[in-house]
Amino acid sequence: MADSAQVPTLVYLVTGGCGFLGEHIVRMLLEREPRLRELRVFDLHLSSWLEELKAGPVQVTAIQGDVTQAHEVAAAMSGSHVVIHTAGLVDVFGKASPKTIHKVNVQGTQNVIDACVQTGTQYLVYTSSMEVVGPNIKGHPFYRGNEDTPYEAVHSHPYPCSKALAEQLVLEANGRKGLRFGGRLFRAVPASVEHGRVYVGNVAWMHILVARELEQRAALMGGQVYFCYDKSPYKSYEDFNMEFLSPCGLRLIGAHPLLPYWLLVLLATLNALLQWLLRPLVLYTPLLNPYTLAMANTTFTVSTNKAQRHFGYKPLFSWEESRTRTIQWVQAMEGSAR
Ligand SMILES: NC(=O)C1=CN([C@@H]2O[C@H](COP(=O)(O)OP(=O)(O)OC[C@H]3O[C@@H](n4cnc5c(N)ncnc54)[C@H](O)[C@@H]3O)[C@@H](O)[C@H]2O)C=CC1
Ligand SMILES: CC(C)CCC[C@@H](C)[C@H]1CC[C@H]2[C@@H]3[C@H](O)CC4=CC(=O)CC[C@]4(C)[C@H]3CC[C@]12C
Repeated sequence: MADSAQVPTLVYLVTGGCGFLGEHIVRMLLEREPRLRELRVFDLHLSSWLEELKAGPVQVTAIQGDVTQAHEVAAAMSGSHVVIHTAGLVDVFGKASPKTIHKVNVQGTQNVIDACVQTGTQYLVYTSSMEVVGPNIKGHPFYRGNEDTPYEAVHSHPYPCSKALAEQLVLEANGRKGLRFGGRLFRAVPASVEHGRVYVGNVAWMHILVARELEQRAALMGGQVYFCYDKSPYKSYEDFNMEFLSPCGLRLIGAHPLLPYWLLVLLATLNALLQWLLRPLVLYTPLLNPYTLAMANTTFTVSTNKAQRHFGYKPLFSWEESRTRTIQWVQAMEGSAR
């Protein structure tokens, strides 16, 4: 059995993947990264040689897109583990305006960073340039220097200025999390307790399909019960929540519940008693009560295709899309709560 380092599980995104450097990175990833499951090649101009790469064992996904368009970057990023950002305008000849160079190299990089934060992509590799350092406008030589060699980096040309700004954005984003929760949650439910969850967009889609098909298929569908389902993973209530909270900086502490179940029952019962006692004065509605505790601690998951068989339902949103959208929703909630 291959160890985890060899199991193809990772999704890489390479922006500018059809460029001079990008193509080399793409081909080398396919040759030398055994953990690669999917390789997404994002570029303004897709090359024909990409087609030949699709015959291999790794899924190669060509995505025509523009890094200056934040939504295109986020859509391409959704579900990826690593992004290598090479897309850029390499122009020291005045072909493009300073504004365009800035838009692609700086705003494009900001869009990549924002997409990482939104989608929970934790690893960003950015292709900067020696020109971020120099030669400076004073013509100072940099002789066999290293990353720590002092040098006065002073630029006026649009290209080095854009690369310096973009590099700074990337460095400042290091360690940034979607939400500044930075908090810890303590596990209360065993990880072995499976709890069924479905993305709200797929639940909505199933409703629309039922309403649309009911008239035509009344004999089959009338009076029927349909479970909502999609490709959301089977996990405990808390582990499933962490799919969206981890990218936002929260951590779930403990592989096992930190409090014994009897103590949780006691606390839940006390909460129910408190709610009853306080009701004449104030509405006390704690998360933990006998009902919520029982729900969270009882395995309840479905596996069915009745909706597909009866009215052709298929989830509208993949798990990756559902996860990305939910992370964005959590972040928007956090933003509005500030
Ligand atoms: N070629 C060189 O000597 C050096 C290049 N670099 C950096 O390496 C990176 C890649 O450079 P090269 O491969 O040489 O350039 P390249 O021009 O061959 O490749 C850049 C790729 O980015 C794509 N691209 C341009 N604008 C885009 C946009 N708005 N949205 C999506 N894709 C877009 C282009 O279509 C192209 O495929 C750049 O960030 C550059 O600043 C850094 C140091 C030296
Ligand atoms: C031990 C902790 C305090 C655990 C708290 C988790 C609870 C708040 C949630 C655990 C199970 C949830 C319910 C479950 O997902 C089924 C539901 C179906 C619905 O139709 C409405 C929501 C809910 C009741 C859901 C509510 C939160 C939980 C009880």
